Formats: sequence, structure tokens, C-alpha cells
Amino acid sequence: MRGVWHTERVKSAEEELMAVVPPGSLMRKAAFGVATHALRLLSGRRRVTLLVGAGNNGGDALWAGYFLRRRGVGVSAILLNPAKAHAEGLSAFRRAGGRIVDEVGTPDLVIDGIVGLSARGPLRPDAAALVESVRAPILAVDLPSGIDPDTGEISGPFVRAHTTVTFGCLKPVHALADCGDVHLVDIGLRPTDPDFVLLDRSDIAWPVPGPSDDKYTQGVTGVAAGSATYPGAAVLSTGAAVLATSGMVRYAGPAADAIRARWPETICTGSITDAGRVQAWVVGPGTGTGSSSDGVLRSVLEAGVPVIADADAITLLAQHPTLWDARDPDTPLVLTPHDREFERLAGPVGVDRVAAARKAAQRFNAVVLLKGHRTVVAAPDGRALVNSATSSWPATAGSGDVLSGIIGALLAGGVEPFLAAGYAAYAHVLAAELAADGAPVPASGLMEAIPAAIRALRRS
Ligand SMILES: NC(=O)C1=CN([C@@H]2O[C@H](COP(=O)(O)OP(=O)(O)OC[C@H]3O[C@@H](n4cnc5c(N)ncnc54)[C@H](OP(=O)(O)O)[C@@H]3O)[C@@H](O)[C@H]2O)[C@@H](O)CC1
Ligand SMILES: [K+]
Repeated sequence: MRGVWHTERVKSAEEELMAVVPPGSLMRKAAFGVATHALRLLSGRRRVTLLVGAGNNGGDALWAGYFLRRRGVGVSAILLNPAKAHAEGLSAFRRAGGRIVDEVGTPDLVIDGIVGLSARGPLRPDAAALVESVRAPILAVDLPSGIDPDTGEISGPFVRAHTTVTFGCLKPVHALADCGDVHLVDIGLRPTDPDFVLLDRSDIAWPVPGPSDDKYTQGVTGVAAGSATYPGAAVLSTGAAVLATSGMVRYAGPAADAIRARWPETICTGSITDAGRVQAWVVGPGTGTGSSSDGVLRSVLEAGVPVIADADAITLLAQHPTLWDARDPDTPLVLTPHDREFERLAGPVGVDRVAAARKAAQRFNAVVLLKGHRTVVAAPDGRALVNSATSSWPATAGSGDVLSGIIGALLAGGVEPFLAAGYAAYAHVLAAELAADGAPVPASGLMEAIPAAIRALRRS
């Protein structure tokens, strides 16, 4: 699990550290790390252009230029604001033979030191025009300029980084936006209590049967999904639960025939009242929002076991707030909205996806999994994680139905709801990557790759 800290926290940690280390030493450590990664990317080629802004980010770039000059690299620098360029960095750069130029030219690598932690808004027009003229790969210092450091928001021109070299700790931009390959350079910063975390493969403890387990002890997942119009959602959600757990899966709803045909190992009933005992319910995929679905959701919320409410169940909760009353507040609930469903429930997501998910988690006393290119999971106690997997292969119809089934299986298996949502989001993207293998894959293919994803997770 890697921590991520907001810029204000990073700045204050840096200030504390600067008070006890020799002046300029942090910047030189940071810049040395940038130069090291630049040399690796250059792999023998010899021309670099620095884009230098008005603050310490530009100072890092100038010092990196100094270290690169000492390794014999030809380095030119464009000063976006010559009067405010970092004075010591600039004089070191000049001393080492660096040249000040007006155009990017045709370098092998460009180093983006336009703006770092103090960035606000997109690239300004002069910087945007320069970046537009770059044809070489870009190494971003700390973060790609033009992307908001705390939210990853892109609201205008920005730098598309091949690689980002950052210092001390990860900031939200590295988790929420595309920064290319991100490398962390140790400058001695040791912040505590991250604002949120990134899950890594090695963090995921998938529940598997122990020597004395049987089909019941591993947790029975109940799925209340699908309708005459959308039986496929039930097939995908139930199938995902079947494949994600060795425990039993019960299905209750109007798609029982389709489920029996595809998943003979499930126990199927037409109605929720005949379903039998389960340790967690999945509700919502493809159910529609009619009055019978309303009744199903109410029964599930009253059942006193963890519930994952997806798709139409979220819309129903938004439309009929009295449904919340059916829920025992101590019973865990996981909500898995995409942006439009989130808006129905809690208002617009806005630019800060982590803050939005966190606020909704507190308001609804539920784990909120906000779907997106980077999925955010927030718990009512304030914990939050971002799924660092960056593939877009899961962006296909039916993919959310599969995710709901995986979460349900993990909840039934006793995984704590916040982690159940995080593990499921991770396994979901991994399954999509494995199934896609470079070509588009339908949700049913994603679902079938769940065992391969779990195997890969358990091997790491
Ligand atoms: N502290 C430390 O110990 C260490 C810090 N380190 C480094 O310092 C960096 C932070 O430096 P920083 O705080 O000096 O500000 P920085 O991000 O360079 O911005 C400078 C100025 O740019 C401007 N500007 C704002 N938005 C803009 C935009 N969209 N487009 C264009 N310009 C924009 C705005 O000035 P304005 O023009 O508004 O007056 C702003 O004040 C950090 O990221 C890391 O690289 C490392 O050396 C490790 C040790
Ligand atoms: K930068």
C-alpha cells in the first residue's frame, strides 16, 4: 500500500525538513534524481531542453541541467520568466556551460520544470505554445505541468509526460492523472498519515478455502439482479460471484432460467422471499427501477447482512429516500455509482473525486466506490483508496455487473467492505487486462478471466 499526500501536507513536511538540513540540499537531491532518470531515458543520446518556470520546480530543472552538463550532455534552457528564474540553479547551470535559448529546438528529451506543487490551473498561453512545439519525450519534474496537483483535474493545456520524477512522496496527481511512468526519489521526507492510499498487488489477500472450509463457511453470496428485459446483467453478476469465490451463490429473480442454464452450480429461485440465507447480497444490476425492484431492494436492506447496491439500486435509493430506513445502520453497505448515478444520489462529483467519494461515504454511512478511469473507494471512517491500475479495457457494457458480483463474493467471504471494494476494483481491471491481451474484450470475457486474475494476485 503506497501513501498519497496533498500538496499542503507535503509543503509543510518539506519546510520541517528544510529547517534541519543544509540550504539547497533538498533541491540538489531532487535534481540529481531527475538527472539520473534523464540519463537513463537518453540512453547515450545527448541533447536536452529544459522548460523553466518561475519557482522551485524550475530550480530543480536548472540543477538537473547542471548535473547533466557534468555528464557531458548538451543542455539548453528556456526561461519562461527570466526575472523569477531560480537564481542559484541558474548560475550553477550557466557555470556548467548550459545555454539559454528561446526555442525548444530538436532535443532528444525535454525536461518540464514549468510548475510543480504550487501549480494552479492549466498551462498559461506562453508555456502552452512551447509545450505544443515539443516533439521529444517529456520528463516532468515532480508532476506534469498544467494538471492540478491535488485533484488531477485537467482544464486546459497540459504536459503529456513520458515519465514523471517526483520527490519524497506521491501526491494525488500521480494517482488520479496520467503522469507516464512515475519514479519516486528519496529526499528524506517521511510524512505520516497519508490522505489516501494506492493498493498494490501484494496488498490483496483474496479469501480462499482453508482445510476445514465447506461451501457454507466461505460465505454464501446472494444475487438479486436482472429482469425480463436485462437477464444478461444477472448472468454476469452471478457469474462473477461464482468465479470469485468457492462458497455458494444463490440467485433470486426473474432471470432464474438464464442463470440455471449458464451457472448450474447456483441455487436459483424466482423470488427473494424464497432465497434462503446468505452472508451478503448483490442488488441492482439490470433490475430496472419499477415497484417490484423497490420491494426487492427493501428486502435486501432489511436482511441484516452486508449489501452491495449497484446500478438501478442506486437510482432507486436516490428516487425513494425512505428506502434508507429499511437498513440497519450497522449493516455494511457498498454503493458503486458511476458519475451520473453519483450525481442522482449526492450531487455532481466535481473535480475532486476523492473528496466527493469521501463526503458521500460519510453522508450515507456506506463504502462508496466511484467508478472511473481511476476508481476511488471511500469508507465512512474517512479512509480512501484509489485503484492505481490504469487500463481502460473494463470500459465496456456489462463490466459494472461483473464488478458487483466480485464485491458481493468478497463481502460474503468476510472481507471488510472497504477492502472488498478495493480488492474487487483491482481484480476487475486485472481480469480485463488479462482477457483483453491487447484487443477489446466483452464483459463476459472479463468475467471469465476472474480466476486468472485471482491466480496472478495470489502469486504476487
Ligand atoms: N520545498 C522544497 O523543499 C522542495 C521543492 N521542490 C520543488 O519545488 C516545487 C514547488 O516549488 P514552488 O512552491 O516554488 O512553486 P512552483 O510549483 O515551482 O510554481 C512556481 C510559480 O509558478 C506560477 N504558476 C502557478 N501555476 C502556473 C501555471 N499553471 N502555469 C505556469 N505558471 C504557474 C506561480 O507563480 P506566479 O506566476 O503566479 O507568480 C507559482 O508560484 C516542487 O514541485 C518541487 O519541484 C524540490 O526541489 C524538493 C524540495
Ligand atoms: K513540472
